[in-house]
Amino acid sequence: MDMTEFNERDPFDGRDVRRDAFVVDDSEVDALRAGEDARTQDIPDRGQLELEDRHALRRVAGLSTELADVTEVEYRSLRLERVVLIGVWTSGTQLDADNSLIELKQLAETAGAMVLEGATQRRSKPDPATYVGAGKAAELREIVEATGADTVICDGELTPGQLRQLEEVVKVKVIDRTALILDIFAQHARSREGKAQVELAQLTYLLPRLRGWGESLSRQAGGRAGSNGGVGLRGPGETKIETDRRRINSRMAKLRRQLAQMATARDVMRDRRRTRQVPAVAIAGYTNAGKSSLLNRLTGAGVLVENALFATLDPTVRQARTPDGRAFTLSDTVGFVRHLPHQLVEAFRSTLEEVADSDLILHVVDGSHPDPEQQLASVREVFGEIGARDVPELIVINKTDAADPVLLKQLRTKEPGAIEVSAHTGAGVEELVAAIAEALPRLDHEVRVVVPYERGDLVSRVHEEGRIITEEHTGEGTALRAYVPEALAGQLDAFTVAVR
Ligand SMILES: Nc1nc2c(ncn2[C@@H]2O[C@H](COP(=O)(O)OP(=O)(O)OP(=O)(O)O)[C@@H](O)[C@H]2O)c(=O)[nH]1
Ligand SMILES: [Mg+2]
Repeated sequence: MDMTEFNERDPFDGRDVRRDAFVVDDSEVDALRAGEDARTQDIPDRGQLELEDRHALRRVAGLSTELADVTEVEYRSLRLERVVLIGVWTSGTQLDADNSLIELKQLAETAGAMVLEGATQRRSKPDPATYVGAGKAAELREIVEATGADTVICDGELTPGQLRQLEEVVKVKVIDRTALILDIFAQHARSREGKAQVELAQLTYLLPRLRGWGESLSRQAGGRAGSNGGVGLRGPGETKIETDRRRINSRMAKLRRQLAQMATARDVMRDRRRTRQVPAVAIAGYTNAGKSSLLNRLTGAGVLVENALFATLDPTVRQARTPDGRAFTLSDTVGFVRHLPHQLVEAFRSTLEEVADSDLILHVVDGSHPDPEQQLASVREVFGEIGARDVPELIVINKTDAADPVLLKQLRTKEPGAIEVSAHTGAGVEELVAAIAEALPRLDHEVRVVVPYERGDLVSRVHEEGRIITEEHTGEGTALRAYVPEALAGQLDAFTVAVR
């Protein structure tokens, strides 16, 4: 089908929710209503804006835009409304299975869906044909009918065949956890690079599924608009699939080229930071662990912060200082999730490599979560995939204000080096700052030098990386007494003056 069919629907139908490229955030909507450009309004703090964005993204009803390119395919297939969740529980305890489905519910809600019902089935492995067993699939059909759901979300990654066959039984759209996560990322991507990365991941996921979706859906819905449940169920015809596939392939090639260019720019930036030798600290961890809250808490902590943004870097990289004045960068990163779709890990590789490239990882974990150990393990698995396993890791147990003391104690035993904080109350933040300072390169070299004026670069580096005790401008150059890291001390060696 093409988009003209799509647009036959009343674009202001309240149930019509469009996302990502088509989503207009609240401030823009207001501005449009007021007939003015949002950019001319007072722009609040960037973090605040993004937060508002995120809330605004939950559901934006009644906004519809002409679709321009191939991404229409997966947006159409992922427009979730009323969903039923289904999980196959192969190992672990009932509690693990429940936690997993609770997480799936949170993911679905983040994507903007309303969760009507959830069920798990205990099996040694997912059914190769329909994911859940045949009997359960029929039961699922009944649940779908009883609740009036329009989508089933499976807690795993399904093969194209499983998706198709389960769809045939339940008679509504079936998507898997991977597609759901991709959808959330698509909603949240803000930067040009982020958007390109997500789109590439979505297309990678979509390509092998294109045929399956098309066949099953066009058979079900007769390829006709309006029949059997509307938008999500109208599949492209065979010829359209061929065209789509070609367009998707060329779109992917283009995205890869663009991303490669952006990665080069990023490398240059990173090199610049490297040569300045400002250590980089990356805040990483499971999604919703409180990474951004912690960044705000840390960079709002007076002495630690020089609330300066690197305008040319990713906006979430901030410059900070330890209590004894050493500069470092602190960056917020994309959250991880259990079984992070490998398409996303691939697409976000260059972003994730920032983590691998850092001097220290603050691995934030939600201490109030029922199973923080599982989250730690999932995140470490991704660290392994992106080559970040050798970076020193400081475990930060967050949300101690809301945590169960018994679980907390258990976690403490498993992670004896961990620092416990609450980004909300500020408890433990001082200890965390001290631990960061401890882990960063030390200023244990005292130098007394006179640096000739033509070596202003060295003086700048002492300012940047060291702690200055005295500075005087003399006839021969800048006389400095300072504490600096070892590498810089080596370079200053030639300018050492005798202490009188
Ligand atoms: N009780 C409590 N809640 C917290 C604390 N820190 C963060 N939160 C809450 O946890 C939720 C997630 O916080 P974020 O800072 O957005 O978490 P994040 O790790 O950046 O999440 P993503 O960017 O989505 O991966 C928010 O609702 C916060 O208000 C804390 O110390 N205590
Ligand atoms: Mg965050």
